[in-house]
Amino acid sequence: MAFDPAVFPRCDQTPVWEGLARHYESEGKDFDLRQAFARDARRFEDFSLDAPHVFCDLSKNLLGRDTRAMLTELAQACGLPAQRDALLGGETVNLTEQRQVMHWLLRYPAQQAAFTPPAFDARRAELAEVHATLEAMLAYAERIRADEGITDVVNIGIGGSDLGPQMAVAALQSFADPARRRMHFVSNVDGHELDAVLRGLRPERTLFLVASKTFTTIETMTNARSARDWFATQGGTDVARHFAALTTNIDAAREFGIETTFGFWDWVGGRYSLWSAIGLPIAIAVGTTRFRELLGGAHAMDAHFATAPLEANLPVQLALLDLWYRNFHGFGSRSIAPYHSSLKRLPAYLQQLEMESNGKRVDRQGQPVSFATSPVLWGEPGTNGQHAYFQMLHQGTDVTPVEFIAVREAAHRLPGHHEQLLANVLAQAQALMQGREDAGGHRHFTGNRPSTFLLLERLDPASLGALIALQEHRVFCSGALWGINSFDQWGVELGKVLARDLTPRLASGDVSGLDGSTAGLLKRLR
Ligand SMILES: O=P(O)(O)OC[C@H]1O[C@](O)(CO)[C@@H](O)[C@@H]1O
Repeated sequence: MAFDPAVFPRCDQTPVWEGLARHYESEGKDFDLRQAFARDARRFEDFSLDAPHVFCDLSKNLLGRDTRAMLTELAQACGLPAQRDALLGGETVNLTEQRQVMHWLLRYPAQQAAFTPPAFDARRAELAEVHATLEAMLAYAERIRADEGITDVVNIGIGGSDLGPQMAVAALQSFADPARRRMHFVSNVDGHELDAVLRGLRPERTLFLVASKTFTTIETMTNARSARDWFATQGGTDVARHFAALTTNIDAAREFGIETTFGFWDWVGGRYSLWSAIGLPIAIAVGTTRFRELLGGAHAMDAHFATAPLEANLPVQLALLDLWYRNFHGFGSRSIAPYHSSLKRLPAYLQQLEMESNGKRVDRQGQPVSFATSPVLWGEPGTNGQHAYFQMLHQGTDVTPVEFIAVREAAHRLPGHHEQLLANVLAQAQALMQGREDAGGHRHFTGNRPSTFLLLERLDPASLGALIALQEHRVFCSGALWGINSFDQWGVELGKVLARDLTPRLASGDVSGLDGSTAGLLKRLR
């Protein structure tokens, strides 16, 4: 169905936007967290939200009741509920590529769904295909899991065909059996990465998964060709058993010589694809039941997003807060601090999710926007980050909102560790807010530095699925408020074109027509 962006005012075209600007000048910019807690004994309760598998404490943010109400009004004024319904109704919301955006359908169960999206009868055929592909992929994952001859699985893919599965496999490592099977991820065209992995492998014990939505991405095709050559020169036989492709371009995979293929659809964006065949490494690592739990957790969050009122809708409220910080406070980045070492790849995953989705300077009609869009996302697991860059978070000149992610129950039994970890995450959020007076200067902490606290009961497939779906919907909401297309990525194209031109020049030395710097560097690099 046609999606008409002109129906939805951009945030800056609504009267609420002006009101928010005035409100920021009169109160917002001087908001003091310490005073807010002193004034309001119920602040924690009133600024916390419970969503499926995720509890969120928003109370340590620079946000009062008035601000929250005005922001929620902004969401209404931008038609956010109708934009969400367009997404879930299968409208062509990705206008520049003329595509629907339906990653949420990949986790929609065959039975007992928690919500019914708009115009859902039109989705039945696609849903049947989703489930047929899922069944085939999970059956294959179980065959690999049962095959004692396969000890190493190498996923070759980049961007969304790498970051999602890599992040999830690491996050769910306590549900996998590393003694039985090692999972490797090769993404970079830098041969050092593939070479280091290949050195530890034997062809007859290895399964290569070539993961690429388009099956044209230069890095992935270069790595896949090198892996295939290595397999042959090491005496590997039976490519059919040792290579599989995860792609929407089945013909290209066959032409490459891969018979075992698992498909998906153009309505799945790369950075939203871990729920599709791109999730095969996750299914191999943790098995069918766990993979279905991952989908189930995401579906529960989809239902929350689709049905919760705006004030209680966690993705919506996070996106509104993000907008408040980015467009009014002018904060340029958000630091992601997962206090769980298994979430070590989460910051990298979220970087692609948010920055590739919302790092845009024009709106859906191609008009430049006059406000800031995606913040920079960055981070490392706690407590490691505390001994690296938290100094800047506490005492630097920039204010950076921090998103803490903590997990109540540990998956190990080592005494004392988890209490220390939890004490540290609490202490960091507390220190950022409270600060400390010191006349001498060096030991002075200004405090009043905002943070959000996301809490999972335990890190399991369902909670991971919910956490990721939460972030996906939050990114969609920010994009919808800003009036941008969160689902294309034209910004990655120019570099690809230029690299194609420069590759043969590195061999030939031809620098004609190049700028002085590129020509000079190319000569030195030869
Ligand atoms: O899965 P593919 O088609 O190889 O693409 C990989 C990645 O490349 C991009 O197109 C751009 O870098 C990402 O959006 C995508 O996730």
